[in-house]
Amino acid sequence: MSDSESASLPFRHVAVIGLGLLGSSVARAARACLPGIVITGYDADPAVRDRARAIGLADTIANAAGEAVRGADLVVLCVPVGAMGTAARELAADLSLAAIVSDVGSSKASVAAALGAALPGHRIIPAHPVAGTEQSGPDAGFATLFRNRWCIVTPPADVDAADLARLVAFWEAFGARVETMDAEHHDLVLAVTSHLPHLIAYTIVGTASDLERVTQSEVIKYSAGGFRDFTRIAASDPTMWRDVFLNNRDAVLDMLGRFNRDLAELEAAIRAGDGEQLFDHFTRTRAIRRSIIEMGQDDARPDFGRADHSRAGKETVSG
Ligand SMILES: NC(=O)c1ccc[n+]([C@@H]2O[C@H](COP(=O)([O-])OP(=O)(O)OC[C@H]3O[C@@H](n4cnc5c(N)ncnc54)[C@H](O)[C@@H]3O)[C@@H](O)[C@H]2O)c1
Ligand SMILES: O=C(O)C(=O)C[C@]1(C(=O)O)C=C[C@@H](O)C=C1
Repeated sequence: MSDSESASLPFRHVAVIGLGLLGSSVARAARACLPGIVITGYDADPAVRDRARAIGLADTIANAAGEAVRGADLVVLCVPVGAMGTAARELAADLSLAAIVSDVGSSKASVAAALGAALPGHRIIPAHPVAGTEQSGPDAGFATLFRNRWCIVTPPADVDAADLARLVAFWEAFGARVETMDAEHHDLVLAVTSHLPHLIAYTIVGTASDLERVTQSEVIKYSAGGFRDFTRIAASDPTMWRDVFLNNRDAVLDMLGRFNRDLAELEAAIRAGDGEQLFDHFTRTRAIRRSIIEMGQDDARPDFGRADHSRAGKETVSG
């Protein structure tokens, strides 16, 4: 690494803890977009560590969390939100006070509390890249996952401005657009944009497969269009989503209450034959979909940008 290359890196050594979909994507993006950065990794599952070594995910895959974070100036926890506290406690003794500790968890208030309790006195800046797929594990990640996606950073009120700028630069190097907000607001917004949709998908796919008058083979055979989209979401990792619902309980219950009221209104409109109400509602939701597309928030899919993985982020770095 030349002196000028290393001077432009926001961090010199990133330790990735948890090497599933998100952790392996962070490691791959760091390699593609921040050439010269040292990448170490650790996963609690020995089979994942073996696989990470086999596919060369990082410069070193350690056998203990402490070993992975020694010398790191950025630690990114990529474990399920319910495991953040345990993962942080495991590495606490080996973590430099100068290192920034961040994460990618899908909920933020409980993660901030867990990390704060496990790592008192450390520089903790939670974050959430709003990018993913229904896949999990080290083979599922890809370097372009974060490109053109939002990364929401939820810094504590007393965050050091230079620390925050370095973390923002890290995510921007991957092609992400970064927004900051407080953790509680993040949790409310994501409850409606991500957590509730997953709950609905888990419900509808379960309901369809439980129907007594429709056989399992009919559900599979005729799963066209809408239902097929729900099955993709409902295939998401059970551990991850159990933890999201337990850790963002209040915001999810708030949004679920509103959803149930809106669903009851649509049910009443169908019962009453009120076509005008149904038409107006569907016209409004169609406009929302169109504005999402116009904002460039296209679907994240495993094959999204896959064709040019090797170039991932290089355009971003220079552009
Ligand atoms: N999957 C998505 O679409 C998505 C998107 C954005 C954020 N997230 C968040 O990213 C995090 C990781 O999700 P994922 O999809 O990569 O899950 P994943 O199941 O693919 O990977 C999680 C990994 O964490 C490891 N792990 C669990 N406890 C650990 C511990 N104490 N120490 C070290 N490793 C441990 C597991 O062995 C597993 O390999 C979660 O917090 C999730 O909420 C997920
Ligand atoms: O596209 C998908 O499969 C996702 O569910 C990704 C998704 C989302 O809801 O948008 C899931 C959880 C996250 O924390 C961030 C992204």
